[in-house]
Amino acid sequence: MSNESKVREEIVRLSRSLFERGYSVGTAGNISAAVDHGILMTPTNSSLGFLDPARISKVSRDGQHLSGDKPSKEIFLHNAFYETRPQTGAVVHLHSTFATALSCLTDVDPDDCIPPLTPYVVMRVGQVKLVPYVRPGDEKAGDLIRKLKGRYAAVLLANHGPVVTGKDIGSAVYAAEELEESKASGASARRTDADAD
Ligand SMILES: O=C(CO)COP(=O)(O)O
Ligand SMILES: [Zn+2]
Repeated sequence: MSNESKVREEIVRLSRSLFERGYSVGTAGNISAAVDHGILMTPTNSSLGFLDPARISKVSRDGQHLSGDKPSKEIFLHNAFYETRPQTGAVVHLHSTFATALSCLTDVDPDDCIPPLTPYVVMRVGQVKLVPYVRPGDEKAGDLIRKLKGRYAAVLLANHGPVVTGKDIGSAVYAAEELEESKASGASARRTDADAD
């Protein structure tokens, strides 16, 4: 099996796993991974639970559609990470519940919007920047990521959801899970404090 075929299978397997555990619902979210001569990307309007490896989109680093179904409308967002962080091998965008709820709050520190509640969120995700709202699929999302000059491996899109990168698809997916779970721990910790009052 070629490396590209393996990465296609890996995208399908990990996307289905995220979907089955509720990290993604409906057709929300998208995933990409770098391969030789391009980037594999989940097709637009596809459910992460039911991807077909043969129909995954392939795009060039400058955003040309090379093969497969039409790529995610968040191609500008994904490609801006590959452009500004050469170490990026994969990008995961979700509308996962807790991180998305956090992205809707107005009282978070925009330069460091995920509190370091658990060691793994610090080790696997790092500091997370809040990126101002643009419509899903807006080309301006790419400009906003380029402005960060590669300083952040993960961002929260305001009123939308998390985007997490990694050196490969596994690392990016696992980091996205850590980010979501740290928010879940934070919510229950706060509930406990309130109960004690
Ligand atoms: O999450 C999404 C938009 O932000 C889903 O869009 P796509 O279906 O085009 O990937
Ligand atoms: Zn989205």
